[in-house]
Amino acid sequence: MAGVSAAPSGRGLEVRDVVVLYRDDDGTTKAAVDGLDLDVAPGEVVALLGPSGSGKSSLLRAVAGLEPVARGTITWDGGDLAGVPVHQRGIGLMFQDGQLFPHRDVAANVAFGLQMQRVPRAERARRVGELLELVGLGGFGDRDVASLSGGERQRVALARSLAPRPRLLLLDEPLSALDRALRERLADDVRAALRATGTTALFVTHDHDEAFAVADRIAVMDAGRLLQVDPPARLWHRPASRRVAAFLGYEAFVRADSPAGRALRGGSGAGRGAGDQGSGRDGQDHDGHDHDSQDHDGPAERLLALGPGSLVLAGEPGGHGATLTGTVLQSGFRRGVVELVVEVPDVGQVTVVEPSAGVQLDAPAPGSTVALRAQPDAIAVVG
Ligand SMILES: Nc1ncnc2c1ncn2[C@@H]1O[C@H](COP(=O)(O)OP(=O)(O)OP(=O)(O)O)[C@@H](O)[C@H]1O
Repeated sequence: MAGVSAAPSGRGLEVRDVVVLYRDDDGTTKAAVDGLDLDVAPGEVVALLGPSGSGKSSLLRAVAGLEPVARGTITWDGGDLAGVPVHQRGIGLMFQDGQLFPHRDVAANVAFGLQMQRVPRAERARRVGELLELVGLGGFGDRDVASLSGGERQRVALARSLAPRPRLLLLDEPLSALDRALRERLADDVRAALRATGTTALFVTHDHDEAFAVADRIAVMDAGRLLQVDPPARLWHRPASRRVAAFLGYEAFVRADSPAGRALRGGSGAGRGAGDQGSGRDGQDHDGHDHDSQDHDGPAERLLALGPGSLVLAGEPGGHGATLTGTVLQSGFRRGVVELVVEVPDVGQVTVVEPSAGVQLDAPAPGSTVALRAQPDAIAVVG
């Protein structure tokens, strides 16, 4: 979009060995961020994904200058940010609750940063108009912010944080106050807006779907450290450790060289490079750390990870294409699909997702035996 985009250049954000400490009530210190390295290239969107309490917000606040760094360095284009005050870092912030100015209309909210930068009125008005179009709120300029829905407020907050062309935008759970359907839609729109403006961004979320929808690369964080940093497809198909795979929602783990593992691989390609697609930007797909995976000699000694979609129903037990059988433990119906929790011997419990076959056909009942076929592309190789 002409006029909105800032051409990315330089080295971007470099976080090196950063530690953020908090002092507990009893006087002991605790590392919320524990020696963490992370790069965000100019124009790149990185999602920081991790469970509650893993240190995501603490890292974001340290980058913003809102939290002291006990050790390590944070640089932008090679320049150390230590000692640079928050408002001089050229960093934009967007939070869960938008924090709009209640007494200003939509346009005045979006214009705020531009006013601070003393951008002339006509140019300000033009940029506000462009940004409102960009976030899907063309014509909303005169609206009172109190009259907006939650999703609209977050769109305004996004436009406001993009307006001054921050060299880095930090988003802390910007969609988590919204309901799921809205969140999914807005995640796509946030990505489109960041792309269109060439904005470099670090996006904190605990929601996998959001991270996968928004990011060029996902940094998986746990207990103050990064477990893996990779583009979405690579992370999904090649989680670096069982811990990462379990966090992503994989349910069962099988050694690739076990009989069940061989049945799952079945000459189909799983365990032999599945997920090698999408290895991402030059030299940037392996800068994460992994604390609980081991070096493996080859794919055969690796673990296969199965989750919803890894196995599908295969007609009759022993029938054509069936590789495994299992016992149905639970059967449910969600959003047009049948979800079965199936106990598969030597594999474990796996969720089998099937499109509903129609009103007259019942899903397999708990207790029944089902034949299953592996979907190699939906089986991850760990490590
Ligand atoms: N001001 C503080 N004082 C003491 N401890 C804190 C403070 N802020 C955060 N912590 C602790 O540091 C750890 C990391 O917190 P942080 O908010 O960074 O995690 P998070 O991954 O962003 O979690 P959430 O998704 O719940 O926001 C947690 O154990 C938290 O209790």
